[in-house]
This record gives sequence, structure tokens and C-alpha cells, in this order.
Amino acid sequence: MTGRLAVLISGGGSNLRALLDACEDPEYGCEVVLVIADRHGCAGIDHAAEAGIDTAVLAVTDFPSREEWDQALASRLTESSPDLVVSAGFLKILGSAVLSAFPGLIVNTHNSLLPSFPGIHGPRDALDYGVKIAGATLFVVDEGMDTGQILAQCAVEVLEDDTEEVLLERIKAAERAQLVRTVGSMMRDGWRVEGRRAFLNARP
Ligand SMILES: Nc1nc2c(c(=O)[nH]1)N[C@@H](CN(C=O)c1ccc(C(=O)N[C@@H](CCC(=O)O)C(=O)O)cc1)CN2
Ligand SMILES: NCC(=O)N[C@@H]1O[C@H](COP(=O)([O-])[O-])[C@@H](O)[C@H]1O
Repeated sequence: MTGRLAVLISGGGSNLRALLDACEDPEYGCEVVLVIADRHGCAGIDHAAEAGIDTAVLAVTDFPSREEWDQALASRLTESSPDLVVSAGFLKILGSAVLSAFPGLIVNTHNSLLPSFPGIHGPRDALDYGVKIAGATLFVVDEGMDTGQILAQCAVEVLEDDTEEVLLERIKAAERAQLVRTVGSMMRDGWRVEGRRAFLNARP
């Protein structure tokens, strides 16, 4: 079975591109069936469309309410029947309509070692705090913000002369590799969650 991935983005989509590149290999066992952005003008949408992948832009401001946006996002995702929804640089908190449509089937990659430095400025916050080890986390999305069960983490050294931009790119390189490795494992070999803990190479 080829794992059907729906990917949510808000920007350039380097994580999306890494998944698309991995999907070129039939042994990887996945295909990206839908890419959705929360704002117009995302380069990642253009890249996906050029690759012939179904795309959509659902901006909150295009809807009468946040709840109606959330419902429209849930409906659009459901139309594509994904096996997994991958939030990769998606800068909107998903609401109950999306979460209930895909319980335990939404993952998010975040550029910090959660639970440290949640939110949208992970590398900056890590640098400002003065940590010596930063990194990235792939976790199961829940109703909280960056609070779901952790599927994978990778460590990245913080160097003394690092700027936010340099550290961000070093983290993102490790983050992309982790995302490709872990999503592929989940689709090929399964995973399970028990309370706060998540396990790869396992089935419920
Ligand atoms: N229900 C959840 N939805 C999402 C989660 C999550 O853990 N639970 N993770 C995010 C990704 N994320 C960090 O990894 C994150 C994204 C966005 C925000 C945020 O504050 N968003 C604001 C708007 C920000 C903007 O548009 O510039 C908002 O949603 O109003 C925090 C963390 C993906 N979704
Ligand atoms: N918490 C949300 C957040 O900060 N997400 C971060 O946005 C970047 C998206 O990069 P990309 O658009 O090149 O894939 C990634 O580094 C991801 O961790």
C-alpha cells in the first residue's frame, strides 16, 4: 500500500520538497496527494502544482469565521483521503473539525527540541536562551500547541558565532532528514501511541 500524504504549508516548503523528492523512490512507499497552504503566494504551492499535485489555498481571512475555515480545511483534506496529514511549516493552529476528522493522524515538524521553545520562533528562542544543543521534533498534533506525543527528535549543536539564520538552516537540514525518515517509517511499518509515549515500527 502506498501511503497517501496531505501536506500543510505556509511558506517556501523545503520540508515539502524533501518529502516530494523521497516519494520519487517507489521503495519509499508514499505519495503526496494534496498540498494546502493557509496563505496566498506560497512558493511551496507553486512547486507542488508544477509537479502535478492537487493544491489548495485556504486563508482564514477568506472565511467568515475561524471555525468555518477549520471546517473547510477538514472537508478539503477529507476529499483526498490521506493516510497521514503532515504539517510542515504550517502557521495555523488546527481546530476541532480537522482534529476530529483525522484523530492521531496529523503530525507536525517543529524546529526545536520540545517541550522547549514551542511556537513560531523556535531557533531564535533557543539562541536567546543560550542552549548548546538545539534540534527538531516531529510530534502528533493534538488540541494543544506543540503538546502532542513525540515521534522523533534530532539534536543540532549551537555554535558560539551562530546567528538565528545560520542556526535555523542547520536545524532545518536535520529536520528535513528526520521528517522524511520518520514519515516513511510510519507509512511502511506503522506506529502506535500509548499515553504520552509514541513508538515507531509498531501497529496499534
Ligand atoms: N492544534 C494544533 N495545531 C497545530 C499545531 C499543534 O501543535 N496543535 N502545531 C502547529 C505548528 N506550530 C508549531 O509547530 C505552530 C503554528 C502556529 C502557531 C500560531 O501561533 N499561529 C497563530 C497565527 C500565526 C500566524 O499566522 O503568523 C494562529 O494560529 O492564530 C503556533 C505554533 C500547526 N498547527
Ligand atoms: N512551529 C511552526 C514552525 O515554526 N514551523 C517551522 O517552519 C519551518 C518551515 O520550513 P519550510 O517551509 O522550508 O518547510 C520549519 O523549520 C518548521 O519547523
